[in-house]
Amino acid sequence: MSEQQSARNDKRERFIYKDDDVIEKPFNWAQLARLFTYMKPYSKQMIPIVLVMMVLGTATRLAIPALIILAIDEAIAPKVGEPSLSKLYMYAGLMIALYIIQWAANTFRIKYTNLIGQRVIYDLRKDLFRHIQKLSFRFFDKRPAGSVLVRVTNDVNALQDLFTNGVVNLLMDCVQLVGIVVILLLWNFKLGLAIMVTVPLMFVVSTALRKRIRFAWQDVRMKQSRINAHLNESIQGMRVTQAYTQEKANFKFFNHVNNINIKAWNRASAMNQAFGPIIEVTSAIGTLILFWYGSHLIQTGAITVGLLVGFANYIGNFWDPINRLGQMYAQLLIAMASSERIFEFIDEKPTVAELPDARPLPAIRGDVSFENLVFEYEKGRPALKGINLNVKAGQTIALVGHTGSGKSTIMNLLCRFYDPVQGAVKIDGIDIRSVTLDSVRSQVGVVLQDTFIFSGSIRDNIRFGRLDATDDDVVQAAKAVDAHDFIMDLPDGYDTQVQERGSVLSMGQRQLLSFARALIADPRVLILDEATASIDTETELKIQEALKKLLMGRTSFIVAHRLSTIRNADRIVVLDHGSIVEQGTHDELIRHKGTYNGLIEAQYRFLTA
Ligand SMILES: Nc1ncnc2c1ncn2[C@@H]1O[C@H](COP(=O)(O)OP(=O)(O)OP(=O)(O)O)[C@@H](O)[C@H]1O
Repeated sequence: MSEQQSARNDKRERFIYKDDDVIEKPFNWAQLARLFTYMKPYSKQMIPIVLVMMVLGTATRLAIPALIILAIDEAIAPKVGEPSLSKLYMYAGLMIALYIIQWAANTFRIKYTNLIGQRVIYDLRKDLFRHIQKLSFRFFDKRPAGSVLVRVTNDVNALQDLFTNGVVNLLMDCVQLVGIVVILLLWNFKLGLAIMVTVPLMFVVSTALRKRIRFAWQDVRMKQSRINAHLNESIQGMRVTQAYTQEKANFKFFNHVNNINIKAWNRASAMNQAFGPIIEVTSAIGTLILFWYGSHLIQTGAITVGLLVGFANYIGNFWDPINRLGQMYAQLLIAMASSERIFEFIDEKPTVAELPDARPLPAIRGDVSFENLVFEYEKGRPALKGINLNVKAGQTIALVGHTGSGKSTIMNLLCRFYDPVQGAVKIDGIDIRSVTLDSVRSQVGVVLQDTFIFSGSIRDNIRFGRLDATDDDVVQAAKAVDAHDFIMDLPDGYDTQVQERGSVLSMGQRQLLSFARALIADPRVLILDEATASIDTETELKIQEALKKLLMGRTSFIVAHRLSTIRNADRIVVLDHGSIVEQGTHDELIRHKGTYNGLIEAQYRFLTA
């Protein structure tokens, strides 16, 4: 590859997830209100405490400069009479008391806001996860796992700051600002007004800045989302990356996404920082006006020295919250972008939904019929074009056909992972759309080609088929599919911990485990997507034997790849481009010399080549 080409490839935009793009919208108040409904459960117990602490903290902060004014004007330099040490001690004592109250109020407030914040985040994450589990396959078809992950982790975390301290700080800052304005204007209207003349100017400048800051932070979130998606995909595909020695290329791409992210972050953060100098300049102008106009007012006797010092104190407390509000605005924007993405998921309706009057499917015999079944994943591209098939309870059906012919799609519809566009799937004559999802799926077992092993013990992985199965049931199921021996050879037997996706187990072992899992669930109807990977003859024989036991007495549909499985089936159904083109036994179909014969000949040629 030329260097130019390689550089182009590094910069190529991968992981562009449309649904993750933050939609540019003005500040969404309704959404903020919805977010706050998560605080409702705590409104009775904790929020009143926080509010009281907040009022105490702000009130004491506002009272301290007033005491300074009084201390100077009445104790240190009174207009009439002598300075009074006892009065000074009294004001100093009062100030110390106020500082102690302020410290206690803040400590309690922080403690309770943290508690509320953590619980809100916990509830939100719980809701989100519960909802994601309900969503249909169509939802996951459209989204890479990484982008779903980001919403449950990063986006929820982004709200953490807002709920722990953000909201309360925001409220306190607002109350403090209003309090100071009122105090200044009431105490000396003219001087108060003069100091605040710079405020409108600051608002004009900062409003212009705010819009740019909003875009900048949204950009940061998009870039972060891309890093996460890439990371997730890279880790999942690590074996392929290493096998093709693509680590360098992959790293270059990661670095590229990482760089873009840090640049976006720097840009947003620099804009955020721009608030600081604006505030400082305005604050300096305000102080200048205070001392210039204030000393003029002292000379004319309109105000006292104490008032000037007190005002200077208030002014110090005035710009701090404004500065924080600027920072807070950015935080609020991040939180809004995140909550938008979270609610987008929470509002997503499962495409496969239960009817309001859905009842549980009674215990089934296992007759299955597909009636004129039409289905498409994407509009205008039919994956099934009118499937008609009647299967009696206990029969084994092998589904064969070229890749993409629709075998897995039929199985997806039988599990009701999708609903058909036309026609119906019936079990014991009952349309599966009219009954509850759980009652269908608990009676229809699935063994997928890519056997998913969860992190946990071998025992837990088998028990996944039926959570109330006893340890003895687990061992019996493992023995029945001939998995017991290899499990006992593992370091801790049934308690051996396997990692996510079962990387310590071989392909054959994973298949046997998945058979045991299906056996323990004991479904009347079983769907099996036979693994294509070739395994050694001994394991192959074990799997064949295990399969026989697994299929015994159940209605079974096997997306079959092994000739031995196909031969043992009661009926072979041949699919082509979403239609059934042939069906019958192996011998009948071979005699017919149609698609099936072609498939078998091709397989035979491949094996003997
Ligand atoms: N999630 C999906 N989204 C969009 N199209 C899909 C999806 N899954 C399958 N298809 C399309 O539907 C058609 C049927 O696919 P299906 O997976 O049922 O084939 P198959 O016979 O099981 O293939 P294979 O033997 O390779 O597993 C194919 O054209 C495929 O591209």
